[in-house]
Amino acid sequence: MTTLFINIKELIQIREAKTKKVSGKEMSILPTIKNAFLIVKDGLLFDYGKMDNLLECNYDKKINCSGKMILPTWVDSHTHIVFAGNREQEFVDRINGLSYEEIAKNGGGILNSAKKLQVTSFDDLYNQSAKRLEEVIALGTGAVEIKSGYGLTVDAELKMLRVIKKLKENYNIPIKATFLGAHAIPSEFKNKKEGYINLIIDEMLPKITEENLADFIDVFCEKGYFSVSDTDKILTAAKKHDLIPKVHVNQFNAIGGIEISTKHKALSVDHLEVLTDADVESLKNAETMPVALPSCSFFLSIPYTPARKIIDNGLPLALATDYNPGSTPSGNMNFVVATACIKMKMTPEEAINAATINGAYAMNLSDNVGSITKGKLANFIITKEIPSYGFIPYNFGSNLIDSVYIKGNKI
Ligand SMILES: N=CN[C@@H](CCC(=O)O)C(=O)O
Ligand SMILES: [Zn+2]
Repeated sequence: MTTLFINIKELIQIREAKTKKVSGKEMSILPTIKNAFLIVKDGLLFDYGKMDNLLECNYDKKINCSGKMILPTWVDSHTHIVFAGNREQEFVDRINGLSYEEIAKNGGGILNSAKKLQVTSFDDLYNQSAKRLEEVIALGTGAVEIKSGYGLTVDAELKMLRVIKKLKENYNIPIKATFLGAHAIPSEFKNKKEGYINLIIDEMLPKITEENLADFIDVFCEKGYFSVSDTDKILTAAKKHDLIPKVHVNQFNAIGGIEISTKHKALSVDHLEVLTDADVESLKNAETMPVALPSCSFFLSIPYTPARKIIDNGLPLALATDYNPGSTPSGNMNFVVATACIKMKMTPEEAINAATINGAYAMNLSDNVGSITKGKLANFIITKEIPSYGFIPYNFGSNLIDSVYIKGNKI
């Protein structure tokens, strides 16, 4: 099956296969072709170029994109979309003056979600999660990472990871699973954190490996959750199971999470709302992708990740949603891109690079998604008629998506 897209006002994010990520000043360059064509063959990007250079070719379908732009689908490298119910009450509690940390200390927060998830059936959890996945695909997301971490018992963590596995089987977009057993210390292990860490290492990890349920390992490395030495211990154990680290660090406090993560060759370090000069130095000596989650900062009214400090130091940066019931009940990457420009002073070029090619790197999917590159998946967004790609963040809150294509098929 071959589809020819013609008269594309601008074809955005065109890259050679060798470009796996963009860093520093490179992030301000977004390669495009104006008045372009694109050929999709058997679900993959087959060819593209200027309309003037379009040769006669056989195709099954032709789509006219006059006035519209095409860009690769968003790559959301950090989500928790498998969760049960919601935490709307905590949202109201915060409006009334409680902080996120205070709510967590009173047994709310992650433990509240875990309580709900533990009593939710596999089918119910799957259905709730599938609905969220369908919602974000319609919003232009064409690859997604999903974490466990609202189970916090052997059975409930396995239930979450099996739900992710079923989502992988039933949906056409690349999905990666991350084991985040070390998301919070369950109440049963209050003052017995070591016991819970041993449960993660001795029982959860072997079972997860046996069923091949995870691609990555994550730890919430933060005061009141897991320390740097806990993180070291868990990442060391996970290495024996071939799980690559993607770590929650520096959300509220800089306690050394970045240094330990880079030491373990983490694929990404995520959050970074607080970032020291020493953290920046650690990142300069690593291949680890820093990931910012601006919707979380927006929703919790906490500082935004200092994108300028990161990019101006020559580092790469990816953007993701963090979709979860507590700190970010939104999986809208369009909002993430707009907020990164408005609040983090990223240019539209930097934000689009961060939400596509650098997101793909942060999921180990550089060969499959994140750019318009021959041989990559034909996962792309056709915009409505817009004057320029800068309109995507500028006209925030408006739906500028005409259609989303996954493996060459309109969804
Ligand atoms: N900070 C850790 N985990 C999630 C939020 C968890 C929750 O509040 O449910 C995050 O990335 O923001
Ligand atoms: Zn998160």
